[in-house]
Amino acid sequence: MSINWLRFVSPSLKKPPLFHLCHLPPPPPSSSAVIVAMSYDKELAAAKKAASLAARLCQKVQKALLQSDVQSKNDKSPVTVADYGSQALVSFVLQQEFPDNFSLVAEEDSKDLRKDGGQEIVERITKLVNDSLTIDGSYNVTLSTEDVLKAIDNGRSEGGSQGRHWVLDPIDGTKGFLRGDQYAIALALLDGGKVVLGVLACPNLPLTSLSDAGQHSPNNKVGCLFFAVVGGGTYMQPLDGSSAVKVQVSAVENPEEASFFESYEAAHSMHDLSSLIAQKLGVKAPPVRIDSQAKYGALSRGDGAIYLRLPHKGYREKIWDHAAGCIVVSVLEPFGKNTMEVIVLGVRLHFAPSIQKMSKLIVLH
Ligand SMILES: Nc1ncnc2c1ncn2[C@@H]1O[C@H](COP(=O)(O)OS(=O)(=O)O)[C@@H](OP(=O)(O)O)[C@H]1O
Ligand SMILES: [Mg+2]
Ligand SMILES: [Mg+2]
Ligand SMILES: [Mg+2]
Repeated sequence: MSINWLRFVSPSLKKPPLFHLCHLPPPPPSSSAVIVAMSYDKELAAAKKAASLAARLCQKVQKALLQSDVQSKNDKSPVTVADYGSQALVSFVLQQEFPDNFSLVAEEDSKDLRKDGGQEIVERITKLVNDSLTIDGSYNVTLSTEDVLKAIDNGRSEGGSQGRHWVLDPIDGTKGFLRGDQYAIALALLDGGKVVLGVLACPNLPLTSLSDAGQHSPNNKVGCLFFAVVGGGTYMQPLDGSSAVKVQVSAVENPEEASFFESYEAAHSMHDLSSLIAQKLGVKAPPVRIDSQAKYGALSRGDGAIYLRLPHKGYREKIWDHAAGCIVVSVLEPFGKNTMEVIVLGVRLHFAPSIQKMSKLIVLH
């Protein structure tokens, strides 16, 4: 593996952060790559189906968002009927597909929904989920409100380094979702503590590069589904189901020509510090601020070359905020030394050993 180190010293920081600017790991031998990729075919098909269905549910809600659809969680962060509906739907689909081996670590739970006054919102979520299942037509069921609450709570697994565990963020970037901007349905599979598969549905991400002129024109279609399996490369297809293409990271080698992504929300990443880092690197372009793991998708297809994430002191990153995105940017092909890959993530991940292993991509403060 070829790793370039850059120690960036900011006079304003007591402890200088250490950054890895790294090239991607070398490819596994091609024979094992085929075997590994093939063994997750059923899981990949199920994950793509679940994430696409959830994306459709979210799009419907985003188009007609009611004030009553939005709640506030204990930590004051927002949650909507679409977050719950997406989680119930993905959980239901995965449980149907893998009844004997189902474990899900997901962001939401039904605690607030079960409180007094929650019934109406649960009914709205249940209708959204049933409508989505009816349109899909694969499962001949109508879920009750209790079934939906249980499906949401099936995401309470603790995960771990043994066996298989799905990891779900039903809407990553809920604040972006509420603004009408970017968000993602992020689903990954851990096997033996490693992320082996990831799917990112990004309903508002343009199909063509964010750097293309005129990307906001009404003719530019949106809705991308990124997916990656260990050893198999990363692909993107339109959410409407047309065929997939293999994606490649940016070929830019000179940081002066690179552009970088960061969180839209200043509360989620230190914009001042990333601006300083960009300056040190010589990056000329202004930051591209977009919500959610759509940043990883955009990075995987070369819309930009750097992702800077520098959480404020004390914030503990969650596995569902990175698992799917991480694999989407780490199994890209080709892995050749000319493939520019500069990822600077300001994250400390405390959850899964697999993610810790990805610390090749991680910045330590
Ligand atoms: N303080 C703080 N620091 C860092 N990260 C935080 C913080 N608070 C929240 N979050 C998590 O950020 C998730 C949203 O992802 P992004 O930061 O990439 O997007 S955004 O631009 O901020 O919308 C968001 O995910 P969702 O809750 O799924 O939307 C949060 O898990
Ligand atoms: Mg999230
Ligand atoms: Mg979320
Ligand atoms: Mg949230």
